[in-house]
Amino acid sequence: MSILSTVLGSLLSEILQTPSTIVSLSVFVLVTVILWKLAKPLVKLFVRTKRLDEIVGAAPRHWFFGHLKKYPPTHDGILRGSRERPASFPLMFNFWIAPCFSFLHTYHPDSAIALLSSGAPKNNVGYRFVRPWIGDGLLTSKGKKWQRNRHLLTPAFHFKILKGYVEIFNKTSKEMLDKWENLGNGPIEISVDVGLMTLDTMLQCAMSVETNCQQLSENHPYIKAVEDLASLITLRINKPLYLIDFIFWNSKAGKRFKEAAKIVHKEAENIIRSRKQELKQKMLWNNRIHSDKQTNDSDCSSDEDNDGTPKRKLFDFLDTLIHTKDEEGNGLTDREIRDEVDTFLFEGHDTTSSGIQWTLYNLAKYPEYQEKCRKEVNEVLGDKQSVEWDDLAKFSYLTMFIKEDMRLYPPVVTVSRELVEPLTVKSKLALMKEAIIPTGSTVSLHIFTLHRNPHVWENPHVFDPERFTKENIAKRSPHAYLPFSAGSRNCIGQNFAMNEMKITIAQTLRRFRLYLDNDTPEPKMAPRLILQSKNGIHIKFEKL
Ligand code: HEM
Repeated sequence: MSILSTVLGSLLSEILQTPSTIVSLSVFVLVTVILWKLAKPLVKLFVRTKRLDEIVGAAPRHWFFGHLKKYPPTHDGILRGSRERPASFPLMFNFWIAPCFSFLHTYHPDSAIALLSSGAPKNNVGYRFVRPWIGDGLLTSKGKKWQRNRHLLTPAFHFKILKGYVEIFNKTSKEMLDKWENLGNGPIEISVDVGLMTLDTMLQCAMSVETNCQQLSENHPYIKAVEDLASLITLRINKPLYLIDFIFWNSKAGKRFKEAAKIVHKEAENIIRSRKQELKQKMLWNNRIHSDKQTNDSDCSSDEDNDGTPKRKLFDFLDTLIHTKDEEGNGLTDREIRDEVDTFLFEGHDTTSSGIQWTLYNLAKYPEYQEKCRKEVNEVLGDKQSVEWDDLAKFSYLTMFIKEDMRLYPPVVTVSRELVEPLTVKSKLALMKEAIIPTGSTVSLHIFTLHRNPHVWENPHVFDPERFTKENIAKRSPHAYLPFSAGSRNCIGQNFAMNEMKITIAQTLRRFRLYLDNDTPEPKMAPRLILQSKNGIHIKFEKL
């Protein structure tokens, strides 16, 4: 640095006609200040990262690539991590990403309670990529805005509303199964079809939009755009250069993302506008009917609206979003409604699809449990073709099976928070009684590792639905099993998702025996934002 200052100093002294020592000294001070300004945040990060090491007990580091080299986001990496990390560090592990940066991964009920009840805001790393699509909806918003909107959206998930969706779940799953019935005896790669089915379901439940997307996905611009957005987010997460905004937005993929987001936003805006129009007309019409004493009853029970369109029987998410009002009588703006609809589409379709895919795979893998589930489904449904609302609570073994599936294959692998104040974690474990995590740390709840932590689960890698009998649940901490997270920011759509999963699985078990053989490759987990399979999920179906 002193050589640089001397060279720059003598050059400047020539130009400024000032003694070179004074100029060199000034340049030296200036360069030092600039370098310190640049280095200070890195030094601060480094010190905090080292501090976290001390808190959890030093972990073996791999300097240049951090722990990513040892525990990459792949099938083998995530399995190795879930076995090795809790073995040495039962509560949490300081996961070095680079020399100056780490995530604190927690995976024990004691640290989960502390983190999820702390009120720490979400960290931006993962959701940064979905924000240009879903905006500032419930999943990504913070503070007062989130609080108000969570309160406004809760009625959309009331059981009276969810009841109305049972018919849709039956219909969309039957459509998928009809498709499979026509595919013959070979193994079927199910991930695309299940993804289209859950998207079809979400579109109908969120906005009563019927796209026929399970048959015609490639030809439908809106469906194509939603699929593009989901796959481009995955691409972005997997390509380190695309993590840099400037590079991504100027790449072909970034331009495709912008294009797809434009289509999706425009379509949602059109639907919201016409729904508001429809509701306004309906109000005018109703007012006219009430004020007109001569109107007879048959006018009101017509199967068509006053504009000639068929009456919608379903009160969908969009209706709730449009009608909801806070204490001051203020509702959501059009932009807020659009963000929430997009949030439901994003958060509600890939997650449920992942849950259904891995459940079907595990049914095929464990024929004895499959038979037990089928027996129960047949007993509950008898001769009925469709599952009804009251049947859902009677599927007790099937529910245990789905829960065990989401223990070993949680659709959302991890959730993370940014500490705005120190976090105290207290534990009964001998190895770590208390830890105080400093402000500014990024702390994640690694759901995948929590669900396989040997300090919490006996034989954690063994698939066993009996873990979810009432007696066995009572023996564990309520924070041992968190596929839908917990606390105030838990999943608002968990009952919706469980209902859809139960109905799809019950319908499948009624029609097919599922099995694996030498032609069905073992799926390789790909832990991205959502747990997927890198090579798809292949299952054989035998018609019953
Ligand atoms: C098996 C399916 C699902 C799983 C495993 C799942 C899991 C989760 C998890 C772990 C979170 C917490 C995220 C975080 O803290 O960053 C979450 C939040 C959320 N989920 Fe789900 N989800 C599922 C289905 C759904 C469905 C069907 C919907 C909507 C219809 C939905 C809507 C949401 C929303 C809006 C949030 C944000 C809630 C808030 O922050 O207030 N999810 N979900």
